Formats: sequence, structure tokens, C-alpha cells
Amino acid sequence: MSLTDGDENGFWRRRDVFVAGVVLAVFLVAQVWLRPHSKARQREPPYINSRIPFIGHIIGMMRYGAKYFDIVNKEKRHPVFTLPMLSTRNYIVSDATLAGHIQRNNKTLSFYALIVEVTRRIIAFDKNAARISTHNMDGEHGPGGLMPAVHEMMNRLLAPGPALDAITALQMEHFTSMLNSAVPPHGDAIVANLYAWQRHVLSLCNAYAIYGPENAFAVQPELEEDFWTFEDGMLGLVVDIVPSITARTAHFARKRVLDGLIEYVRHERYKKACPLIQERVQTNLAFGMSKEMAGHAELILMFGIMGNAVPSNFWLLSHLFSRPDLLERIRSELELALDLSSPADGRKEMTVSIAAKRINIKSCPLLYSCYREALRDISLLTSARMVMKDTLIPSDATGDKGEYLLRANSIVQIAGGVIHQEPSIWGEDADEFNPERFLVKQAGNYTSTSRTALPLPPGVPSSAFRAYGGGTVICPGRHFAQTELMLFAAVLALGFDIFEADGATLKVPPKDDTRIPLSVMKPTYDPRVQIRRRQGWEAVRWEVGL
Ligand code: HEM
Repeated sequence: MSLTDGDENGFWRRRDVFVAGVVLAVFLVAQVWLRPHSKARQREPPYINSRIPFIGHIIGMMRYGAKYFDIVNKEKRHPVFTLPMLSTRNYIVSDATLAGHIQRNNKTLSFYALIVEVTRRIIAFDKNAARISTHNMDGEHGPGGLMPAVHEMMNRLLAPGPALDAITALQMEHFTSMLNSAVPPHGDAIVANLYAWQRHVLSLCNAYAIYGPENAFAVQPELEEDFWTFEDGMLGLVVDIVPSITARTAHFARKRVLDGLIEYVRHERYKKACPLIQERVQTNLAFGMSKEMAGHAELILMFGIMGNAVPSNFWLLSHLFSRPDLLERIRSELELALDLSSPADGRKEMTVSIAAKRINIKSCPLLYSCYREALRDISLLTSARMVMKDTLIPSDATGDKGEYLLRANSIVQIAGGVIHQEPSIWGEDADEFNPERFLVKQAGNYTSTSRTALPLPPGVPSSAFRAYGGGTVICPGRHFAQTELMLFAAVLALGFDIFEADGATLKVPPKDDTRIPLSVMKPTYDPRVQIRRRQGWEAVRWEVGL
């Protein structure tokens, strides 16, 4: 036997021993893992084990998306339960009252510990930018971290007030000008795919109003498509395993958008943007980020601004224009609120100016209710937090049955989709779009004389409406999003009709609820529609003021 043969035999023996060792280790770990009542677990929320150790729940989530949390807990209906995955534990909260408890505890349950890492992957931060954004992210060393500074600034500049009004005014100016030229007074109907059409309109309006006249889409229009290609493949970028190979299309689309955003910062185009962006870029630079990384940082805000608002806008429009009776009621409500009547007086052209502030929860309760209901219906998102220290939570909504332990370095997720579909909270029709869900019903039914809406139906806890998350990190863009969605819908409802391309009443496409959600749900297909002037309102040139 040659020396080489001997070496080979040795190699095979060593390899066999190694493989046997790994098999034994997996077996032993699986035994411990599958033991339902091991000591360490007795104080944690009940474990739901998958048949395939370590990765079974991951496969389940990839197959069923966020619906998986419902599927896996269907029989037991635990208010909170544990899904072990790889080397960590995921605590899933499916009870609204417990959700309130989780989101109030920002001392030991950290939003930023998770989101900063996910964001780093999505926007390809370098080491220095990652270090800057992680340092003191929860204010654990006192004042002075980048994340708390940006958080404070976003909340201040997106709160109702003059800064937000200025963005809304610019956005609506752009919107009406696009609409007036896309379907001009007395012009022909246009035929388009509704999702793509409204996505294009919203993308340009938002980019203009927030990032200024020299925004990346205005300077390089092809980046708009690239941005949405990136957004569509974002999950592959979050997984972050050689994205140039495994998430190739999204990776290269992202690269082009990032290059555009770097140019935006390098050429100081942000100085022509709204105060929010000026302050944001300057803050990132002041904390020591390079100009390149300050450009990268804007990609996540662009996703924040448009990633949820665009699909939400689509669903609101689809629900309104697919129900002729509802659309008529919304139109009457708007005409009353704005003191308008059909201006069909034979004129070739006339301007109708809408005061944005007159479209609100009080004056347009039905539209407001539809907006809230559209969000409730499509939000599958989970609010995720990292457990920084061992934390005790009540084991059920009443708190009478003791406490559960959430162990440090685990992830806790509030299953928004499950809570939004819960009949005991929302009623037996929880899985349907009910336009009147947020109306206060007087004498049994909503009528034009009993016009009141509430942010939540009576008896529903505030933590049960999860579209904007909750707690200290509740979405700071919610006021902006509400105004834009209601105003877009109002102008379109007043002045336009949307039908299927063949002239039939619009059908609402099914929701795509099978993806792991990074935003609200999207439709399974993009309906081909015709958008045309509403009869009697053909001559109107639309304007929206404050
Ligand atoms: C319908 C539209 C929108 C929806 C459904 C939505 C939803 C959300 C959700 C669920 C969160 C996470 C909160 C949590 O986990 O508790 C969030 C965070 C955030 N959203 Fe929105 N959002 C929308 C629009 C916007 C807009 C228009 C902006 C900006 C103008 C924005 C900016 C942000 C930011 C910056 C955060 C992070 C909060 C922080 O760091 O404290 N969002 N949003």
C-alpha cells in the first residue's frame, strides 16, 4: 500500500468519525429540542415544534408566509407561543392585549437591535456606517446615538403641523398636475394597469415632495423601475448570502439606485429637498457617515415612504371603485364636505380647488373608515423586537395565569396578520372588507345624518390595529400616509371613473398572502383598467390647496 493510499484511508476514517459525530450531535440536540417539558423551557411560552428540527418552521414560513403563524397555532390558540428556529427562539404573540404589553416594553425589547441589522443588509451599509448606526441605538449609554436622533427628528418633522403641510402641498400639486395631463379635461380615457399606474404616480409625487425637484427619479427616470425591482426582491437581500448571485436582479437594481442616491448627496441636491431630508442627511454626515453611506441611508427611507403607501393606495382605490354603491356614497360625502356640486355647465375648462384640510375623519367618516379598513385588511406585518435581557410578560390577556419568561437573545414577534383577522376582536366578518367597520353605528345603521367615525371600533383595543406598528416606534409617517391616501382617493372619486378595461365594474384582485411580508400585501395580479373622466366633471382642472 502506498503512502498516498494510507493517507487516503486515514482521511476516510477521519471523515467517517466526523460525520458520525455530527449525526450524533444532531440527534442529541434534537432530543433535547423535541422534549416538550425540558426544564429551561417550563417558564417560556409553550413550544410548538416542527417535524423537521431547526429549519421546519423556516420552511413553513417560506411556504405559507405570515399565514404560517395562524396555521401552526390553529388548534391550541395560544395567546403567545414559541417557535424554535435554528439556534434561536421566536416568541409569537397573537393576542392584542399582550401585543400592547410587548410594544410598551422598550427597555428590554428592542426594535432597533433587529431593524438596524436588517436595514444594514437591505441598504448595503459598510462597516463604519453599521458601527455608527448600532452605537447607542437604544440610548443605553445616555443621549447621543444616531438612531434616537433620527427617531426624534422623523417624529418631529412628520407630526401634524407646518412641516408636514408643506410636504402635502407639494405632493398634491404634483399629483393634480400629473392627473390633469394624464386624463385632461374632456380627454379620452387611458388604459393602464391600475397597480403600476398608481405606483408610478405616487412614486413621482413622493419623490418630488420629499426629495425635492432634483430627486433621484427626476434626474434619472429609469431609477424608478430599478427601485421597485429592488423592492420586489428585498427578501433575498435580507437573507444576504452572496446577493450578487442569489438575489441578482434585486442586487443590481439596488446598485443603480444606490449610485443615484450617492450622487444626490455628493451634489448636495438634498439642500433643495424638504427640511426632513436636509436634516436627515446632515445628521448622518455629522455622526461620521461618508457621503456614500449617507446616500445608501436614503434607500431605506424611500422604502419606508413608498413600500407600504403604494400597495395601500391600490387597495383603497380598488375597494372604492369596485363597489358602485359605496362610490356613490363617498362622492356624496365629499361633495357635502367640500361644498361642491357637479359643475356640468357646458364650459370647456374650469378649475376646482379642494382644501385638503376639509377632508378628514369628521367631514368624511365613510372615506376614513374605508381607508382604515383597507389597511386592516392587508396588513400581515409582524412587529419584531429583540429580547435584550430575560423579560417576564403576563401569560395571557387577563394576567391572572402567571407569567412567561422571554429569554435574552430571542426574537419576539407580534403577529399583526393574525390579530387583524381575529373574529373575537373585529367580528365574524373579520376576514372581509367592511367599509363601515370604523363608523359608529347609530340606530343600527350608518346614515348621512349619523356621520361619525372612530380610529377604532368601540371595544377594540388600540394595540389590535397593527398597520402602523405600535409603541414608541409606531410609524412616524402615519399622518402623512393617511393624508395622501385619503386625498388621492378623494380627487379620483370626485373627478374620475375606473372600470375594467372592457368597461365592466372593477374586480378586486385576491391578496397575495403567501409571501413573507416586508410590507403590506400586494395583489396577485395587476388589473387592466380604463381611467376616464366622471360624467358631469369632464371640464374640471383639479387643484388641491391646504
Ligand atoms: C400606509 C403606509 C405606511 C404603513 C402601513 C407603514 C407601516 C409601518 C410599520 C408597521 C412600521 C414599524 C413599526 C413597529 O414595528 O412597531 C413603520 C415604521 C416606520 N415608518 Fe412607516 N408606514 C407607512 C408609511 C410611512 C411613510 C409615508 C413614512 C415616511 C414619510 C414612514 C416612515 C417610517 C419610519 C421612519 C419608520 C421607523 C420608525 C422608527 O425608526 O422609529 N412610513 N411603518
